[in-house]
Amino acid sequence: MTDLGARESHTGGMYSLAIETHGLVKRFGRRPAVDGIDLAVPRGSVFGFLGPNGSGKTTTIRLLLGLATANSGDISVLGKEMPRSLASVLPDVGALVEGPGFYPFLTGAGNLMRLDSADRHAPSSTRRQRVHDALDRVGLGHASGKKVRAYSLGMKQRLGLANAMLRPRELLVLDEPTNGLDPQGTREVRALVRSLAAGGTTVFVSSHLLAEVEQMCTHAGIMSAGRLVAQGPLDELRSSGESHVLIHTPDVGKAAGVLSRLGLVPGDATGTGIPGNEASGRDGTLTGTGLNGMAPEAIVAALVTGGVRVRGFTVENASLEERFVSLTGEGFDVAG
Ligand SMILES: Nc1ncnc2c1ncn2[C@@H]1O[C@H](COP(=O)(O)OP(=O)(O)OP(=O)(O)O)[C@@H](O)[C@H]1O
Repeated sequence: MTDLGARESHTGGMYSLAIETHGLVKRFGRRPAVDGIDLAVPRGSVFGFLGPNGSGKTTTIRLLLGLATANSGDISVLGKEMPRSLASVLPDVGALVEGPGFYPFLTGAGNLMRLDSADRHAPSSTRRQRVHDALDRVGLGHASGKKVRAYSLGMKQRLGLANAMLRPRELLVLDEPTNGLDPQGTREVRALVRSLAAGGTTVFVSSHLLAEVEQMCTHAGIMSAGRLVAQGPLDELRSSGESHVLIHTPDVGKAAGVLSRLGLVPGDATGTGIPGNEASGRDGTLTGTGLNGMAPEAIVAALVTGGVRVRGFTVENASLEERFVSLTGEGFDVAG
């Protein structure tokens, strides 16, 4: 886990993790929706909380924000114990959870003015300007005077984001912020998240979309059936997956034999250089898995010594998708 450095929080005290949990459990009836998770979200990261539907993401977020009570475990947000320090921590946390309730008969700006005035930490003198700026940042400037009942789902989602950003925050917690947005809106929200992070805000964002997490996030945590099955910087998560080699050669049959002798597992050959047809001289492609730390140059040397005409050789790390599927046992929706 990358330590992005401790610093003094607005609320006092030093911390390097914006969110930390130990053994967090939430049960509904007998069934645990969150089953003993140890989250570590570095300050300054964009942390993608990734998992299939029903894996416990929303429940965890509700626990972090004090919207639900844990059966057991500890939570610390911005260096302070939760929910004991809720009142002092929440002013530094912007949240978008399950679409906030807006008054349909008020305008977008009217709703935000109202929500801001209910926040006793928000200065009233700058309210109008802050509302205006937040609406602009989420691309709703043109619709600020429209009644919310005329807003599309995507516009309501953006209004929820604008609400979370009415004041500078140390931490933003966003539950599926691109839900209901069209492709353009989705791109804008992703860019917005990145720009917030560039300004120093830690962003904890849930998603069931792998591609989204890959585009937006520096770190990820992977949920599966209430458990956090992996977490860390994206690069580390990728590199902990299994690598494989790709060999381009007209001698795929010979190459498969060499890989087997080295203890690798040859995959299916593709292309025209299939075994038995090697006289064609045309390239085929062969994959090999089960490297077990073997150096690529040792594999190339063995291939050449074994008489294989190596015309191309690549080591490929497992994609995040392969890694996540192997951890969760489920296919991921990689669209988006
Ligand atoms: N209030 C509740 N009462 C009973 N069961 C619940 C409640 N809230 C959530 N659950 C159950 O807990 C499990 C985790 O749900 P949760 O909403 O946290 O998952 P999720 O990963 O956020 O999925 P989604 O993206 O579909 O919201 C699910 O099986 C869900 O049915």
